[in-house]
Amino acid sequence: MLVSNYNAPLLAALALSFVGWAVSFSIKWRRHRAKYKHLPCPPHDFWWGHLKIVGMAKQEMPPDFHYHALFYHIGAKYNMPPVFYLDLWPVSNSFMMVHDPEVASQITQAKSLPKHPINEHVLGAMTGSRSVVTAEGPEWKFLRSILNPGFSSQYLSTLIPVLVRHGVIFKDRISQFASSGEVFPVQRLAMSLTFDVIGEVVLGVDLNSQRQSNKLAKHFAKAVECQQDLLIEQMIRARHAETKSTNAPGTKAAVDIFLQAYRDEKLGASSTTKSADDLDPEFMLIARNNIKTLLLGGHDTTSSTIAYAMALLSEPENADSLRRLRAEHDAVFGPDASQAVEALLADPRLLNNLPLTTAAVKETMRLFPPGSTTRTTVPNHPLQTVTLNNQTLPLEGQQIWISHYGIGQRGDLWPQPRKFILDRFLPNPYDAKLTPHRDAWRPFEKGPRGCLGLELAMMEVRLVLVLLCREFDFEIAYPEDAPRAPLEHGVAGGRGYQIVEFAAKRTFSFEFLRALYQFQLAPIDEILSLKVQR
Ligand code: HEM
Repeated sequence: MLVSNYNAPLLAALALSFVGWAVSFSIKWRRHRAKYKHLPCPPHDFWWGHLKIVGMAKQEMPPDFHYHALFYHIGAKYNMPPVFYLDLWPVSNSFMMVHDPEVASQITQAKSLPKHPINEHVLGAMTGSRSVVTAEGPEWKFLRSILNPGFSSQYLSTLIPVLVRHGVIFKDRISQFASSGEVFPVQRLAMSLTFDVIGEVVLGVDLNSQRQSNKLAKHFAKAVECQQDLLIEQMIRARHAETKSTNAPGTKAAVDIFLQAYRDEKLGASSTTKSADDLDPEFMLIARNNIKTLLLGGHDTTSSTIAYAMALLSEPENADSLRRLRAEHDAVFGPDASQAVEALLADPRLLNNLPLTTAAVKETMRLFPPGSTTRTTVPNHPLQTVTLNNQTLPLEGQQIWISHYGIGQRGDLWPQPRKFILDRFLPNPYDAKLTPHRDAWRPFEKGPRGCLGLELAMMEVRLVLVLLCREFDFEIAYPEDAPRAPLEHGVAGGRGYQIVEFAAKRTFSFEFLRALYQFQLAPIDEILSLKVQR
């Protein structure tokens, strides 16, 4: 085809800019790949970076295997130090994998780096962008400070009767399975429990999703984001209408905390709109985003922990741990298991006086942590490098992934790392080496951005164990041909392994990025069921 005189300069300009782009991209490519010459990382390829290595490792695992376990597996396979780099650019980010408590503490405790933008992309897309979990700087400080009182140990201990009420419903549901001999999906049941608890803590109402279908719970499970927003807004408005005449909601349910901040003009409203029936849009956005964050963060993670705790305590090799837990419950609540609820209601502090049960929850989360954190450094931030055994490691340009899973697997930090050993978390264990490094147990992360719901989650899982351990024997009921991860990564001979999943909307379908949800629901796979005997 002939090119007209008119088009020739345009085409020349296009060709020139393409050449310019190609040259600058190839320089960027070279520079990027060259950085890895001096960094601890698996064998690195100029063209592929580490993409091929990740691809090969994926082939060795079930397709839904969680990336935090996959990347730990890669580190072990290539004999990596506890901090190493993975170059997945340009398909994904450049990762700095942190499997070391001292380096982790430099990043989140000593200096607390900001969250990596992937948080905003993935979590923010689910919760909305004005959430305590994604916010930075003064906005985060403000949100965290108004929410803290609603999650303090002192306040939460007043909620123990509420927790017990929901816990008893959970136990009754399991009793029905015990009677019928039916196999049931523990994660799903536990999720309704934790949703009702967090619903009551956050919205101050009983959602009752364990007993009957609840719209909000359904939408969270089905991930219909806009519907959640609508329902949450309706609930905030209803609460406002209910409490505005007294101008003092009187509870520390997050919804009331937000309404109080609104009335006190700390949030959203100006004095002209304060007394109006309608809540201003800025306030509504912040309240809704954060209530959604709390509902989301407060049930997935906890229900996953409940499921894993039950599964681990059902493994024959952990029978002695179960026996010790039962003995603790006998000693604290009396030998008649059916009296535990009364004893707890009479003295809720008993729930905080269970060292072995607490150890079982901690050991469960060491082996199967539901979350992690990813951070980044920014220009001018005082933290641009970290130190590991006198080696200085750069942070710039990395998605820094503090993998709680990876830290929990290390044999030098946790002797016999695959064994479920309660004594690791007891004072004066039989072997002093069992006492963990002070920063090694960090499933709730540490430092100022540590989990807001730590106390609530610990109380909830402890309560479930108190209610169930003495009343039931469980049996893991996977089908024999269920997919298996390598033994060291799962329960039930590798059949219960952590997967990438999230109860709420999946905003990304891109494999590499999907792995980085902060509150990965890491349940025992849907097909894990526990058969109950009494
Ligand atoms: C077993 C249960 C739980 C685990 C393992 C867990 C884990 C975590 C982790 C690792 C973080 C840090 C995330 C990051 O740095 O990106 C975090 C933050 C957070 N968690 Fe949890 N969580 C649990 C339960 C809860 C519950 C019950 C709530 C309910 C309120 C909650 C609310 C939050 C919030 C609001 C943050 C953000 C805190 C901030 O940035 O200031 N979590 N959680």
